[in-house]
Amino acid sequence: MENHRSRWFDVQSVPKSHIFSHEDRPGKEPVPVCRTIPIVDLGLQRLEMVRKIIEASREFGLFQVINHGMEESVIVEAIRVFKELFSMPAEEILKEANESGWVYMGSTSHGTKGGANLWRDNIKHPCHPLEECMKHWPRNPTRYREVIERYIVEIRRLSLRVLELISEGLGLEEGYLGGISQVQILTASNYPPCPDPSLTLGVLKHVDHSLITILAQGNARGLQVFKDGKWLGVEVVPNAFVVNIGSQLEIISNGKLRGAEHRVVTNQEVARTTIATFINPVPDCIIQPAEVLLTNSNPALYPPLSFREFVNANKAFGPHTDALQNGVISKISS
Ligand SMILES: O=C(O)CCC(=O)C(=O)O
Ligand SMILES: [Fe+2]
Repeated sequence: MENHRSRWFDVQSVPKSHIFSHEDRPGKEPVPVCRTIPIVDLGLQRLEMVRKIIEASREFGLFQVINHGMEESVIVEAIRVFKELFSMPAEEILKEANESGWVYMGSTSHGTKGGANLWRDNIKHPCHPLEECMKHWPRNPTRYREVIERYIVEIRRLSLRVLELISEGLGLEEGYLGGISQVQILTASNYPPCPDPSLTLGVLKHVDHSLITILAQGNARGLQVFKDGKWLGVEVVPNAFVVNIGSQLEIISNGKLRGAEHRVVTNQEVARTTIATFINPVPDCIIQPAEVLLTNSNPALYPPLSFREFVNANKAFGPHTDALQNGVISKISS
């Protein structure tokens, strides 16, 4: 039987709880789509790819990859499964989440800076090592584990490949970045249509606390990156992945690469469903500028800090930081 119960986003106007302050909200000024954010063809010659990736990571902290070898159906199916999951009644998702140790952040459950709630539903769970993590994944929709396993295996492969190209471009030894990317956290979001996108946000301005993040942004716009004091819209490229440089890679590169400051805005027309995978170090890993990059004239700009300390200091996952960092993740990765 179809579920006709109304949802938090079935409203004619934006409730007060979801209205951001003037300084955070997008407002009515249109943000143009930026056509110069590089789109890197992973079929190019290696040196050419490395050059493009490093350039993009310095300039925008973000680029897109195409011709990455992942079949379109794997991405489409994964997004479809999340659309199904988010259409389940919130209490049902929450009950499963509580029982299995992953995190569900419904739109009303994540108080954020400024007190307003984000215009999204979101779930997060770890994915690596896969066998161990899968036992804690959602059991509904029933094909969730099968579909997301296929997706995440490919994402791991892709992320190692991108990290290898970045290692090479920075002049780090082979495997340097791949070796510390032991944790994968999947975070999927559903941003429903919103009656007034000028007042709301899908995600506030932030830098991911990852090495890199690999994002499938579906087929709707919403992601924006902050550069030189301005917001730029990230184009939707069919079948592409957006790669964000996270704060941990900014530190390792001693600031040569920049963590992308980004946010998500909403739209009036369509629900936008995305899957971001954070590629992270294990909690005890000490993150610091790579020694080979340091010289007398280029001293370390960041102090060494374990990933755990960094995340805790920044409350990276809001009220769920401890659960994600010290509960599920450390149990699985130890
Ligand atoms: O959904 C998106 O487009 C991006 C989400 C994001 O930035 C995040 O979850 O950190
Ligand atoms: Fe992000």
